[in-house]
Amino acid sequence: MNTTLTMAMPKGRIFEEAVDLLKQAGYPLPPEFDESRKLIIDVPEAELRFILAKPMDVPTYVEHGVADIGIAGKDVMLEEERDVYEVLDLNISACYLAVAGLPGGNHERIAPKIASKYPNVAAHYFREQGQQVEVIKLNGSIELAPLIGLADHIVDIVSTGRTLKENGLVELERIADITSRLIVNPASYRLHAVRINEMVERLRTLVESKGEKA
Ligand SMILES: Nc1ncnc2c1ncn2[C@@H]1O[C@H](COP(=O)(O)OP(=O)(O)OP(=O)(O)O)[C@@H](O)[C@H]1O
Ligand SMILES: O=P(O)(O)OC[C@H]1O[C@H](OP(=O)(O)OP(=O)(O)O)[C@H](O)[C@@H]1O
Repeated sequence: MNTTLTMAMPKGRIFEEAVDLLKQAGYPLPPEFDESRKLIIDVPEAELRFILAKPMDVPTYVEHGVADIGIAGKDVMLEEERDVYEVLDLNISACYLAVAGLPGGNHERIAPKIASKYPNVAAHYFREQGQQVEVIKLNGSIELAPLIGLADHIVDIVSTGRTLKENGLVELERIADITSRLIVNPASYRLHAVRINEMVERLRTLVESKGEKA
């Protein structure tokens, strides 16, 4: 049986930390990971194939089974609600999702406008609060929305808090802590249980040892 596992990796912010983690867990990732523009990288000596995807798309590849496993931010998992197993918190790329807005803006309408790259998370959060809202989906520069009157509030990622601060916005409510997760396609988990469990355990040991040192 072909035991090569396909792993969907998020390009961008998470990528470097995820590659470091895999290297530390003993996977021999070639220099291509540091410099190339290739979107498929085979590592035959580890029986692994990596596909490099947009972070928001990683659970889609895993749900459809074209990747057996993947790494995705919890923010993406909450937004996409894909049918995949979330098997390990890798504890990398930490940040959080928050509601933010201009300070002192309490002359609110019945259904305030909320701009976000995470429309499902935003809608779900306010529904739980019993608050009617109108969600406006944006793809970036979310902090712009309240500054130019497109929205009353935003739901966005906060890491250092610098973007909010430099744009004169304040955090209003914290929604969820975010780290990256190892995710698995359910059918692949049954088919490749031994290999996938071995990877999960290797990474779990590493993540726990890092946690103890911190
Ligand atoms: N400051 C941050 N801003 C956004 N995402 C962050 C931050 N810190 C960690 N993350 C994690 O990184 C992931 C996003 O990575 P990145 O910003 O590279 O992708 P992206 O949102 O697709 O970016 P872009 O649309 O700008 O290409 C998120 O899913 C989140 O889990
Ligand atoms: O708290 P901070 O450390 O400032 O980080 C948070 C900012 O980083 C992200 O934006 P990104 O840089 O991905 O740009 P974008 O506007 O294109 O999404 C996020 O959407 C916030 O705007």
